[in-house]
Amino acid sequence: MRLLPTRESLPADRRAEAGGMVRTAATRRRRETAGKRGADCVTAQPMTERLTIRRPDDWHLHLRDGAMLQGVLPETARHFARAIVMPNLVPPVVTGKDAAAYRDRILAAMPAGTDFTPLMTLYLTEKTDPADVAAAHARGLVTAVKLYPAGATTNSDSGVTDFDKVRGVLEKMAEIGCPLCVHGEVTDPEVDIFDREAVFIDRVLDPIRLATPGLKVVMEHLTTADGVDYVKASDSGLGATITTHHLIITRNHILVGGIKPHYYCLPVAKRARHRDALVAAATSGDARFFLGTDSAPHTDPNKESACGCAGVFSATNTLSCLAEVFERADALDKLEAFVSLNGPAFYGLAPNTATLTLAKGDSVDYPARIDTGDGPVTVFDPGFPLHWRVEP
Ligand SMILES: NC(=O)N[C@@H](CC(=O)O)C(=O)O
Ligand SMILES: [Zn+2]
Ligand SMILES: [Zn+2]
Repeated sequence: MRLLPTRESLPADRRAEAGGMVRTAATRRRRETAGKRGADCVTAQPMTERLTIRRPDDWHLHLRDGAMLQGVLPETARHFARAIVMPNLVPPVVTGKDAAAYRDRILAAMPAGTDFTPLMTLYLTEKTDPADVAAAHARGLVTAVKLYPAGATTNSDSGVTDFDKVRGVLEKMAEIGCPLCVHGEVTDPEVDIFDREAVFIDRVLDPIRLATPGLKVVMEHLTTADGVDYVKASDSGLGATITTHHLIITRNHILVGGIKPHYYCLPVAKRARHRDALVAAATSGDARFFLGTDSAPHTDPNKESACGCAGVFSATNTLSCLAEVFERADALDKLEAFVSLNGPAFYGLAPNTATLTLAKGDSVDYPARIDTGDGPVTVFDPGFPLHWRVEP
């Protein structure tokens, strides 16, 4: 792990630039003394490790609408500066006009005093008008367009079945530099649910990219080693978001010891070797991988049901979870790249100038669920204690 100058030793304007791992001089002294005296002394001393990074962004987020929006928006806006807001409302956000109205509803639901910018997306349908996409993108209203194969996931009934019908839109997007965000799973009932991402790469994604040179594509919520390999083998026009929960859970979390509906999401979590490939990619610093939490709230009755909805709600404790994952991988110095730098670089936006500090201490308390006007929503349980707290 890199040891950087202490935060206190830097002028205020350099603190943001330094980023990365910052320990106070007092902590360092304690560690040095502890090293001389033996390991017992380390636990006897409270740690004051701090990590200051640029304020992060979430490149894949579900905010929903109405009472649910009101309930979940503060959880993201508390820590994140910007988020790519998914368009899978009912009915979906398909036109520039829909996106403008949805953005207004999000801004109206913003808690007072928060500084958060929603980055809007359009839901690609077989009827999407290339000119409408171009106009919405040109005026900065829409940042990306989202492709859902019809029926692949929550609220995706209006998604694409015949990819030839969206060729014109994709060509227009390549021309104007508007990225395509992809839910990368085939819906063929013959294909096993655990293989749907890998098959999508071969059957759909690779052909689309070959047919549309210059199209920027984000593989959303990557869940497999196959996906990691595909991104790594591609040129700079392909990036991928990775969720917090896919860096932590495997399919065992969902199925062992009884069905755990709050771990069920799409794409479904895979074997440990896939989770480990995602951790390796996220913690490598490779600029093609960045955070998209896919925090996707559903009320507890809708999750804890004979046919439960797919989606994990992690906005509340995502940064504490990620710091733990990166620390375990001995890669805390790469956390800033993953949550704050790689995403804006891919989207051609400047990173945030404000900073956020995580401090390590006793285990972090977070609510098991949050209350929304629609009902309770369970917060992601990583299954291990968290120690990194976002400083207020
Ligand atoms: N990820 C999920 O399991 N669910 C998302 C949809 C999605 O991102 O595919 C949702 O909207 O609930
Ligand atoms: Zn999805
Ligand atoms: Zn999603």
